[in-house]
Amino acid sequence: MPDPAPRPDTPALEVLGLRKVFAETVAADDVFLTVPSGSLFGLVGPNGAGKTTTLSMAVGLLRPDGGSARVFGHDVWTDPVKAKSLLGVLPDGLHLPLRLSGREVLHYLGPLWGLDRETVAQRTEELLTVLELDDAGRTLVVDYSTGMRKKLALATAMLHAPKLLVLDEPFESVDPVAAHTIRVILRRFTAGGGSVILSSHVMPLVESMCDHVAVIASGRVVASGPLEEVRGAQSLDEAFVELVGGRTSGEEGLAWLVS
Ligand SMILES: Nc1ncnc2c1ncn2[C@@H]1O[C@H](COP(=O)(O)OP(=O)(O)OP(=O)(O)O)[C@@H](O)[C@H]1O
Repeated sequence: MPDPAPRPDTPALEVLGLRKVFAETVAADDVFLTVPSGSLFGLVGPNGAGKTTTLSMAVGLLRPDGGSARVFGHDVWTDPVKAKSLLGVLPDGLHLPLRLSGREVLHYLGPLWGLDRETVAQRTEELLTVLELDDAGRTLVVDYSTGMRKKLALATAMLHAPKLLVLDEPFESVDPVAAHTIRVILRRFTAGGGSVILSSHVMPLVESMCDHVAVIASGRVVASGPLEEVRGAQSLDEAFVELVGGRTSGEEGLAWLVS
């Protein structure tokens, strides 16, 4: 019998006390996050805060030391087939087959998602066109720029029409036109009922497109909720600096550089 559709109030993603320790480093320290269904959720934090570690555990790419994650109520570790069928992932560090062309990558992955040939062909052409990779469809991935690889990886994440996109720094290395295209695609995706969680360092971008945001620092969530609640009366940038702070202002030291 097919699974019943998730209740509308079931969160797209629940991160329940995820924890990961690498040697001496606590990369994720009891992280809780709730991504409401239909939301565009931004995950921000300084370098090394634990964003990639948390997202990797949340999608079943990295085994946690503790805690769990559910995609529309399905545990990614005990019910991986169902959870992953609902998920599209843009991971950190792209692992694309370098000796295939962009088009071949999508044609190769489609059947692995159980898609028929016709559907794969049609979606491939649409994705390559929308992401302005159609001219590069025949170019081998090894000859792609970093931004082109990012766009192709995004296409692979969307090919099977997932309900939740988990995107680790989707705007890193992409040009402003491509960034605009990606923003439009993600807005259309959520307007159509999809849900997104993305990590980014670009505060104005997160502020302009996300309705929910979480700030993570040293492996801990220091603020999470609707954007307006997290930033209060200030900009997200100001709220971020206040929440996370910094060890230096950048004004001290380096006298040799400015003399
Ligand atoms: N495989 C690993 N082995 C050892 N330490 C790791 C590993 N992966 C991450 N770490 C450490 O865990 C901490 C969190 O790293 P993570 O990549 O999750 O941060 P991040 O918030 O994604 O950073 P950035 O914004 O710089 O990409 C860092 O201190 C990092 O050095």
